[in-house]
Amino acid sequence: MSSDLDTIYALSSGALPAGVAVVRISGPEAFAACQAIAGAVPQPRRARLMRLADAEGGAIDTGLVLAFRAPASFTGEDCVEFHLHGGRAVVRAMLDRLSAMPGMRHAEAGEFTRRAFENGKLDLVEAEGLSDMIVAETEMQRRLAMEQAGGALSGLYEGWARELTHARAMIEAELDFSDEEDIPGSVSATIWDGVAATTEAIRSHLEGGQAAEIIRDGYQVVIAGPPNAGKSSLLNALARRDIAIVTDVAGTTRDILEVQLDIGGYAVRLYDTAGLRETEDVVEAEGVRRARALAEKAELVLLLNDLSEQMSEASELTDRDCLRIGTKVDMVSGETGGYDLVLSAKTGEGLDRLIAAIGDRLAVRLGGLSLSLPVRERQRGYLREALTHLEAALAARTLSPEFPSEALRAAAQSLGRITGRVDVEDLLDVIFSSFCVGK
Ligand SMILES: Nc1nc2c(ncn2[C@@H]2O[C@H](COP(=O)(O)OP(=O)(O)OP(=O)(O)O)[C@@H](O)[C@H]2O)c(=O)[nH]1
Ligand SMILES: [K+]
Ligand SMILES: [Mg+2]
Repeated sequence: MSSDLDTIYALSSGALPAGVAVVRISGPEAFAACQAIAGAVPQPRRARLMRLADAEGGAIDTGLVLAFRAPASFTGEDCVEFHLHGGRAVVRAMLDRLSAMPGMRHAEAGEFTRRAFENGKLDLVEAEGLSDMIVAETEMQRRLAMEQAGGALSGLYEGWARELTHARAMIEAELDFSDEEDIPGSVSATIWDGVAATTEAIRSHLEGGQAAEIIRDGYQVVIAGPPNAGKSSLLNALARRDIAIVTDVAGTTRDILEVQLDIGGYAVRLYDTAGLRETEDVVEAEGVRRARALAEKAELVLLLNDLSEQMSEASELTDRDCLRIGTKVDMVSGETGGYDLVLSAKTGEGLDRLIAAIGDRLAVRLGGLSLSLPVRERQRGYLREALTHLEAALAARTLSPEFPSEALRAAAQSLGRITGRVDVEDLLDVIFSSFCVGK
């Protein structure tokens, strides 16, 4: 990143053209830029309609201007927002105007949020939550992001870190006074019970990590089955779009195709795969290999079978959670036993039941969970590290008093790295570069 003394600007709102486009400016020159462009700086936190001029004094646009004086802004620096008409040429003219001003440059990805972090406006977990909030597409993704962005998760980590620091202080006090008769040994026992409880809490919190990942990245559902079972037709019907090629030729699909669905507020990634069969065709064989590999790591496999054909064996495919589905029910009359459900991609019969069945699986797997979950591998890595230190501390508690105290310090430090309270300078470039520009 370039110097923090630069004043940065960027289009902070979405794709153009749009009704309104917000250009945000942050840094020491923000108010000077506002003065030059709008002729004045409006009273902080009050929207004011102003004429926005180019370098020659001609009008770029007329728009709302908002000023925030440091430190009472998102970044903690002086900030200005121009709410422009969201045309490409309007925004281009404003960005050109800003780039020509001394001390101003375009913001890098995540740079506004990075400045907010560096100025103590939010911690790392909150910053990561903001980034997730921007890309959240389903209700559960939004709620999960909100737990992080709103500080609930940070509060948990800081609470644990505080408990460990307190425990360490008590243990060290006991070491210092261990010669004196009147310090009861039971103090230490109580402290260690507390440490054990915190250790357990961290362990069970970590176990929620997989659920967090499923909510954030999507619950993976793989459509599998023999050629011509109607897999691609089902994908298209559920997506309500003509995504996959459907023909009556067995072996039509080779590549894996993916669509995102929203089922009960959860993101579901649905995959169409090549029909499973032995084949001499090298391209199709590669498709079959990929289909099997994907089914092995799916949360749920939909094993499709044409109702007029013999049922294929699920156990040969995967040991994952599986729904057996009989297809093309519009073509058959009579016996449809042995399936979890039957449907027709052609008429739409049974599709609601399938969506409900997937929703039930999701509810069993993810329902009723607190959404204070460790969403990112970065967070889980430090939690595992803290756990390792705590287990070492608990194991050594009766052996040497100095070692456990040091291990507790290390555990609290690992927790501090999650929120960025403890130095994580080396990580910042990685974390913030994954943000979008303008955030
Ligand atoms: N009548 C009827 N025909 C269907 C239905 N679903 C699929 N078909 C037909 O079955 C044939 C195969 O459908 P696909 O969706 O391509 O089957 P697939 O399982 O993706 O086939 P591969 O990609 O080759 O493995 C096509 O001719 C479809 O029109 C259905 O519900 N009813
Ligand atoms: K086909
Ligand atoms: Mg297909």
